Amino acid sequence: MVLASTNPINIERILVTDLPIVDLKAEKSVVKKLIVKACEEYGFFKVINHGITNETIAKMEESSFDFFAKPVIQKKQASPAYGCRNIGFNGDMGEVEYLMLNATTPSIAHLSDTISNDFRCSVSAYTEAVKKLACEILEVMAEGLGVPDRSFFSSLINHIDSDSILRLNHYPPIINNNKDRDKSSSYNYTKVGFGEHSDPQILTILRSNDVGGLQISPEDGVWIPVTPDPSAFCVNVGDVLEVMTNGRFVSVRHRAMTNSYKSRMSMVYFGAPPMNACIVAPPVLVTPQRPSLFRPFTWADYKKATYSLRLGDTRINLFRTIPHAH
Ligand SMILES: C=C1C[C@]23C[C@@]1(O)CC[C@H]2[C@@]12CC[C@H](O)[C@@](C)(C(=O)O1)[C@H]2[C@@H]3C(=O)O
Ligand SMILES: O=C(O)CCC(=O)C(=O)O
Ligand SMILES: [Fe+2]
Repeated sequence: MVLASTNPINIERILVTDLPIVDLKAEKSVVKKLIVKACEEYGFFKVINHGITNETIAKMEESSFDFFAKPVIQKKQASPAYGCRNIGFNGDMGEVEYLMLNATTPSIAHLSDTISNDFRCSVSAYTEAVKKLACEILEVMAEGLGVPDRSFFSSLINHIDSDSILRLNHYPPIINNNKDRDKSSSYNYTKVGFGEHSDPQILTILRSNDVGGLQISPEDGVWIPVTPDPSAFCVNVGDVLEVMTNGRFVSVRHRAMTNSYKSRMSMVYFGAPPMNACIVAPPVLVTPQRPSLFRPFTWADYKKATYSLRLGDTRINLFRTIPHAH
C-alpha cells in the first residue's frame, strides 16, 4: 500500500492510493493479521493467489459481455432480475445495467430459454468458486479474531438456504454530449454509475475487468479510487459482518463511476445468511469492556429495512443499542 503526503499545510492528512493486498498463499499467520487489520481499518482489501482459475473468471466475463450485448427487449425477457438505470424500488438511479441472480442453482433455472447453456454453466462454476473463496476468507477472519468456531461466519453463507446473490453490473461508456463542452480536450468525463452505499450482507467478493471506477469512502467526502486488477478480487465487509464482529470490522461506503472511453463490468458475489438466521456477535467479541453495539435481529429484518430505504441510507444505525452520533 502506498502512502503519500499531499498537503504541506496539514501534514497529518495522508492519501492512501490503493487497498491492502493480501496474498492468500502467504504464511497463514501473516494472512490472518493482514486481513483483520484491513477489515478494521478500511473494510476493504484485495486478494491475489486466490485459487480461482483464469478459465472460470474469463468464461463468466465473456458470458456477461455477451448477455449485455443483447437487445434490451431480450435482456428484459431473459429475467425479471435484469435492470437498467433503476436501482432498488425507492427511486435510486445510476448509469448501470445489471442482472441479479440468487447464488443458487435453482435461480439460474429460472432464466428464460433465451439464455444459453453456456451462460448457465459459467454462472454455476463462477458462483461455486467465489462462494468457496468467501468461506475460506471468513474462516481466516474468525481465526484472526479468536472466535473458537472457525465456521461461525462461513456456515451462514454455506447454508443451503443462504440468501446470497450474484450481481453482474455493466457500465457502458458515457460521453458528454453537452454543446458547451470543450471539444478540443481529451479529458475523461465521469458520472456516478452506482451511487454511494454500504453492502448489507456478510461479505462481498467483487471482480472487475481492467477498467477503473470503484471508489471507497473511509470518511465523509473522501473518495479513494481502487486500482483495477482483473486478476485479483476485491473483498469488502458488509453490514452484517460489522454487526457479527460487534463493530470491530467496518462496512465501508463505496460507489462506482463510469468513464467516457470503455465499458466496465463488475461481477459481484454478496454472501448472505438464510432469511431466518439470527445475527449476533460470538460471545468472545462481546465483553464488559465492549458491550453489544447492536440488538439481535434476523437477516429477514435487515433485508426488509434495506429494501424500505434508499441506496445511500445508513440502515445499520436502526439496529444499534445506543443511537449513533450521525
Ligand atoms: C436502493 C436499493 C438497492 C439495493 C436495495 C436498496 O433499497 C438499498 C441497498 C441496495 C443494495 C446495495 C448492495 C447490493 O448491490 C444490493 C443487491 C443490496 O443487497 O443492497 C443492492 C439492492 C438492489 O439493488 O436491489
Ligand atoms: O460495480 C462496482 O464496482 C460496485 C458495485 C457495487 O458496489 C454493488 O453492486 O453493490
Ligand atoms: Fe456495493
